[in-house]
Amino acid sequence: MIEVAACGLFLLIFDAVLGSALWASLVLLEYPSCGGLVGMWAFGAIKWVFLHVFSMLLTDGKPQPVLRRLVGLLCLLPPVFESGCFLKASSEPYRGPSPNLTMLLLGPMASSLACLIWEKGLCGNGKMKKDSSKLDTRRLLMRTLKYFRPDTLYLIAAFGFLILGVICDTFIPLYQGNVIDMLSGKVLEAGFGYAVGQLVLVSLGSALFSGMRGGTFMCALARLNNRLKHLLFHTLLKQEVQFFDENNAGRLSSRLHSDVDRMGRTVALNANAVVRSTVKTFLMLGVMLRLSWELTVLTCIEMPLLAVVQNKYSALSKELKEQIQDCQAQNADLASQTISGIQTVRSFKAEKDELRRYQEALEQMRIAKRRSGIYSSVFLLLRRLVSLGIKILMLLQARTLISSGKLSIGSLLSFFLYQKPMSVNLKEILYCYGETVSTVGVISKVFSYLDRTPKCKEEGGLAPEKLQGRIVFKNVTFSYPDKPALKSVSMELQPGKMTALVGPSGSGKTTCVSLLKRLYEPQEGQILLDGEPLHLYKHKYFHQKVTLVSQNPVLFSGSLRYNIEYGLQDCSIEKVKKTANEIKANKIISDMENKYDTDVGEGGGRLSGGEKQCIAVIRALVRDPQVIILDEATSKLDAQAQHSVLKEILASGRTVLVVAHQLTTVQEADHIIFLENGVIVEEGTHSKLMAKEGRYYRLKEELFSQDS
Ligand SMILES: Nc1ncnc2c1ncn2[C@@H]1O[C@H](COP(=O)(O)OP(=O)(O)OP(=O)(O)O)[C@@H](O)[C@H]1O
Repeated sequence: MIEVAACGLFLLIFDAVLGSALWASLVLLEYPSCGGLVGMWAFGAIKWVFLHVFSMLLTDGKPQPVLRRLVGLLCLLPPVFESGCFLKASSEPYRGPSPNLTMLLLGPMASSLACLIWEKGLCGNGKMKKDSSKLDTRRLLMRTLKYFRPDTLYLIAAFGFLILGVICDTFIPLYQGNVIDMLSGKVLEAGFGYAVGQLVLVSLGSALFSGMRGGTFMCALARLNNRLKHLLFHTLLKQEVQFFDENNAGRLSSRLHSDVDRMGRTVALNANAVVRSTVKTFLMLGVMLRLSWELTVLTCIEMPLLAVVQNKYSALSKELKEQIQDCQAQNADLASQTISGIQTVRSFKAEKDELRRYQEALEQMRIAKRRSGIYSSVFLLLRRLVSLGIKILMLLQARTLISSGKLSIGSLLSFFLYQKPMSVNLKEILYCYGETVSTVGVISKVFSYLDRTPKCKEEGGLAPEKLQGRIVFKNVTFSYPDKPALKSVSMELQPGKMTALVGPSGSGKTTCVSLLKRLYEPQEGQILLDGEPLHLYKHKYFHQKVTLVSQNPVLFSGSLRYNIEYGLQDCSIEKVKKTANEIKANKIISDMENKYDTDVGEGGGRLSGGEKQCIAVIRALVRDPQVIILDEATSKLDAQAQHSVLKEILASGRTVLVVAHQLTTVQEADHIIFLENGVIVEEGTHSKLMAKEGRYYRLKEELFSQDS
């Protein structure tokens, strides 16, 4: 920063030297002028070459953009100023620039001021610039626009209507001025009816095309939102389970709904508004310049002033908007967690605590919104003050023009009719710019999810007709992001045998099951199914052949049948009934009011724990699995039902893995593996384990039963 300032200072000094040299030579050679306007522009061009080379020397060939801008302004401002003087002095002969100290200082001062406003006002502060470059705003916006490709026809139609509407809009004030001028003259002038007809025609055109533009844009936007949400949801569904551990459901749902909506809305509506306002601005500027260039210049002065104010506001509001968005996601998450866990909340009488937590989250959002409200009102005040100041100057200038006969009342009225929408257009462009910049954060977050490559291995192609179901864990080591869970675990699950994984809470049993179901990938070691690594099997085939029934199975709201057939395309009701018969669950289902069409409620809330477990076992068995994992899956069934389930499961030579806390609950198991702190500490048959160090295990079991 200091280096840039120093280089800028040297450039200003060099510019002053060049300017002084020019004036000194003119004085010495007794020339009254430097060759008029042409001379000024030529001197500007020569000065640019010198200053540019000088700036290259100062910065080792890489002058910063701000220095380039300064050089440009130093060379451009004096000839532009002289050109303005030439145009203004059209009635008197133009004498050309004359040497004086004011002129020598004015150029460098105005250039430095313009650079300063540009750097501090229009480009925002250093932090914002850094952010913007990091997020690469333009790249993100262009990428968002690319998603509109399938809606090209809609967009062409929308922009077509937009331009037609804008053209009609632009001519309304002009025709209004014409009509008023005619009214103030001869009322029954022959062209009066024609002028009124023109006014009516452009007004109708404006209304019709604006309506069609809005409708077509909304259609394109709805289609984009649909596509983006579908794509994002698809990408999210492909992510590994660890991703969902790290990103809570509330935040993901907020990205999927509000962020995608906001992203499409901002880009589409802002593109619409910017194009509309830009075309309108240029058309209006042309008409306004024709009416009065003095008043037009005053109108244009408002723009950079408003830009500076708007820019500061955008930088501040961007930060706040992100904060409010995070608060919203957090609030939604908190409320949905409390509502879905209302039974737990009630049983612990934690309503007050939950209310307090929610109140605290709401309070955070209120503070952020209050700050946003204060910024917005200060911004509005400044904007109004700037507009008011300019308006007063314009009225003074208009009085002079009318009294000198350069402007008619009708033209002044037309001008004012243009001036208001003109500044609205400029404000709209600035607002869209600010809004787009503040949405860049949201867009980049959505894209970061869209671009995320799941950390899962690619799907294999194995789907053998015959599967034995032999599972081998080979030195498997696994850690969660913040915690090691399994250390070099090796075990074998035999087909037709029931293996039990026993151990205290947190010993790593569920982790083994999750790895076997490929919800996570081991960091070291391998898990083999019939000698092949799990990831080599086809995804769908693998999950049909290796099924899991957990202690608290997840059911979706819908009928029993829907839950049992979940994810299967060709499952007949006969097969479902047969499976239910085999595990003796037909009585449970036939007792229900609508049998297989009974609605289980949200999360299976209308069923008892045992009923849910029964449905989950049927759901697993209709898939004809070869490996079945029961993670305390029958803990809520009565002894007889448990026996029927185990008998059926073992009958067809399947590999069965049972997870339990206590040795006493896995007496039927052929092989027991005892896990502790993620390490296998003992294995063998039930009787062997009970006999071996019996006292040790009995003591442990007493401890576990107290835990559970
Ligand atoms: N998603 C997770 N993120 C981080 N750590 C986890 C996660 N799931 C489990 N852990 C940790 O990993 C270790 C093993 O957990 P695991 O659920 O496998 O134990 P477990 O034997 O099944 O316990 P329980 O019998 O209580 O179900 C524990 O210390 C647990 O805190």
